[in-house]
Amino acid sequence: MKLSELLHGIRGMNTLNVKEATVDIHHIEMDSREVRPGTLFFCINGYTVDGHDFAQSAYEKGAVAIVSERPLDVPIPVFVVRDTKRTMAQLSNRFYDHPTKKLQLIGVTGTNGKTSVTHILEQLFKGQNRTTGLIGTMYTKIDDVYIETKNTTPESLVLQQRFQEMVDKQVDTALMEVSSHALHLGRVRGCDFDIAIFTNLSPDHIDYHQSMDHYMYAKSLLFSQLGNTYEGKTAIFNGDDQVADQLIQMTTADIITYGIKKQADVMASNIRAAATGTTFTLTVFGESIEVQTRLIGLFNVYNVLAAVSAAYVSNISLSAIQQGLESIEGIAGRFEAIDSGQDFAVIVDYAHTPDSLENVLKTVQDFANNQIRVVVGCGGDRDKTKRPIMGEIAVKYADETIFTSDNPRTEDPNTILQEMTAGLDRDQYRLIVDRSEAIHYAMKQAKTNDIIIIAGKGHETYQEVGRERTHFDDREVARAALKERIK
Ligand SMILES: CC(=O)N[C@H]1[C@@H](OP(=O)(O)OP(=O)(O)OC[C@H]2O[C@@H](n3ccc(=O)[nH]c3=O)[C@H](O)[C@@H]2O)O[C@H](CO)[C@@H](O)[C@@H]1O[C@H](C)C(=O)N[C@@H](C)C(=O)N[C@H](CCC(=O)O)C(=O)O
Repeated sequence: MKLSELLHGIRGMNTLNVKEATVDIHHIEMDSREVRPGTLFFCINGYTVDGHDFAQSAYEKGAVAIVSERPLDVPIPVFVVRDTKRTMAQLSNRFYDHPTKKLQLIGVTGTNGKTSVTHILEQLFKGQNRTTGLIGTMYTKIDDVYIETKNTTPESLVLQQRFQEMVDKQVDTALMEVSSHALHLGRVRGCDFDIAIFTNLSPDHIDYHQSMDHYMYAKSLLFSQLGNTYEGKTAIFNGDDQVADQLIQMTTADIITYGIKKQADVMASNIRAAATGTTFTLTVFGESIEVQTRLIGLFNVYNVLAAVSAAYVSNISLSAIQQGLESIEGIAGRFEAIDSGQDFAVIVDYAHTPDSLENVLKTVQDFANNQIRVVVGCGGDRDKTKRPIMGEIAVKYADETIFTSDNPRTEDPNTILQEMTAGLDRDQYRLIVDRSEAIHYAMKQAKTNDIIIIAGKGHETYQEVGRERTHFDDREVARAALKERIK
């Protein structure tokens, strides 16, 4: 693609001369380390370093043009724009030829449930022989090929590239978790969503968004973006959530609500919860069927309703939905049972927000006929306000709480634990900083019919200490501890 073609109509501070305009762009990159000959390089002023400082290095590695926020002294065309991130989203979309226009794109936002909803949808679509792509916290998955990701919602440039790969592999439906950071930072600018889903809103990421209102505004961007071209667009809301009515105002798309408490288009009633799964009556626009799922807990009923709403809009019949839901085995790291034949339950869950921790603990309380033990921590360099709240929730529901490390990053884990336990009586909890030791301790204490919840990391296979990631998987450690116990 010619540089002039890519930049056509973009407002920026230079006019390309004929020679510059005919430069061929073969790649686009925002990281100088990835630059190859023929690359257009975007200088991004980041949170840790300023990408403009790598312009020279990008040029030396073969960059043929640069998009920047200020004039630069390099002998290649430099196109100066007001905000390189925004321009990058627009140009990436162009460079990869608007891939989201060529597939059905479903975006899921909300504090909790994004991963579960996208994975339930994946199963429902696969049951209809549709090819899916998935972008989220755990990974990007294109036609059963897994790609590791750093962010829940990747940067626009990576995102558009992934969509193009999906189009190349004839994926017809892309399921994407859309984080509030991504919405706020414009990573999904240019994505042509067909369906947008709101799951729920509860305190999280307040370090970044500063207030719950701003957090909600960030979420609302998905729905205003969807409403820009309302034809064939559907916005799906959890009608039981307290901000649903406000978010509904943000879109001109068709609206579907789901819920349990208030009247909604898609509803669950007569819910029968068991330790092995959940059964309920599903009513979709007045038509009712009985559904059975191995997913456990009321929060998962909401996740199922969100997915059902999107599947229904995507012309999947109620009977196919019913069959699809029955076939779902579970979701990795989400209420995942670790079973090595022991006589007590071990559950690994990603619960890392106050709300999700409470949901998981409340759910097991319904089935518990002996002690509940929870192993939990809070991440470093992230929202500190949730630490004492998570601490309180843990001791409120569990008979024994073991506070431990969970991705302390550049913070001292002891400081994080102090903040989690501030205000608690010393005899309400145990502190074991080393996460592996904490899990081993919980296993050693377990008696018949006890329930152990290992919360916070779920599917993660690493522990972030300092700026390094080292291998750590709660499920592996739990299995090893169970083996040791049996010996
Ligand atoms: C705060 C934030 O969003 N940071 C994101 C940001 O990193 P950054 O601003 O620190 O980037 P930087 O390291 O300063 O680099 C600036 C620029 O210089 C470039 N560079 C850098 C070094 C070099 O040698 N050459 C070079 O060109 C970089 O490629 C980049 O373009 O840009 C990176 C690349 O896109 C992101 O991976 C990174 O997300 C970090 C990992 C992060 O933790 N983000 C969190 C806050 C986040 O976005 N979370 C949400 C969801 C969370 C949830 O729901 O739980 C998410 O969607 O993941």
